[in-house]
Amino acid sequence: MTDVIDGDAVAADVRDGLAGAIRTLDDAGVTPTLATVLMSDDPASETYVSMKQQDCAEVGIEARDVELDPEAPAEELFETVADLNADPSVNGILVQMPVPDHVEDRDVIRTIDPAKDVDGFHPENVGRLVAGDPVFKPCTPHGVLKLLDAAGVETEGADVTIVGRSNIVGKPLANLLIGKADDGNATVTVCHSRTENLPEKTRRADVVIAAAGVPELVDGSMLTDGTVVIDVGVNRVERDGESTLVGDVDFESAKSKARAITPVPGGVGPMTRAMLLYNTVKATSRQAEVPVDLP
Ligand SMILES: Nc1nc(=O)c2c([nH]1)NC[C@@H]1CN(c3ccc(C(=O)N[C@@H](CCC(=O)O)C(=O)O)cc3)C=[N+]21
Repeated sequence: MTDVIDGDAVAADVRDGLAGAIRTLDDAGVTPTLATVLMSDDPASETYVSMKQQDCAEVGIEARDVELDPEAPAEELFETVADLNADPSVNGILVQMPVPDHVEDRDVIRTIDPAKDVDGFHPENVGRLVAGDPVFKPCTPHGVLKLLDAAGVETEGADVTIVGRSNIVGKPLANLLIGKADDGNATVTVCHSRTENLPEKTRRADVVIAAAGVPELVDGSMLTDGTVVIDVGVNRVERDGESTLVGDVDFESAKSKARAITPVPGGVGPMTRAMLLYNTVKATSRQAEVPVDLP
């Protein structure tokens, strides 16, 4: 029987596991505070930001919601971030991506204080991750590692094929998986749009992680029996005149081969949000110099 990994349940466990740390901070007079910055009219971005705020409320993290006109000059966003950097009551800053075309992603990311960079996107945090000494593991890769652990998948010695080389998923995940920590020690193959003979790379893997942003790119014909499949994709597509969410994996055909598989929705997505709460609590603990136990 194929195990369908329940991301909502594992995310709930992470949130429960954060309760003790949040209580410890509370006892020290500190309320973890996350500022979300939204510079977009895109309904999906608005939905994600409001889900993050709900998650915060649920665990006792204060959410500060900043919204900017998508037409505003880039400087307005940089000044907003600078104000949040300087505000000692703000522990974490998340600028919802994508930002408008007239603002460079990399310029925004560099503006965020690395100590408050709960996405883990700042070059200082990227560098620390690559060097094997991460402070903030990026939320989606971290969530994937937690899901593998929850599914009882041992990464040490495993052949992992990652499909996708983005800065937010593929690259950091590859670095974490080849690291020497308990959730690493894997042998990693990173594939992308120019990879030749992709099915050969996915078929030889013990674990396939699909993070290419291509709907249903990975199907059962590309998998060997017993593979663990993690689907990072969140693609909104039109099906039969209706908008639905599909992953980068063709779920039904992949499930017929997989030992364990994550669904979309209800797989990696909720974990991304849970690990954002985790990083916010970690940032708060470091800034307040109040040690906490993290799950
Ligand atoms: N600075 C920044 N940090 C991010 O982490 C970030 C971002 N920008 N921009 C957009 C992407 C996307 N992302 C998701 C998070 C949760 C779900 C999620 O919870 N999805 C639900 C379903 C949600 C639905 O129904 O639409 C699920 O998969 O079960 C999806 C996508 C975070 N991102």
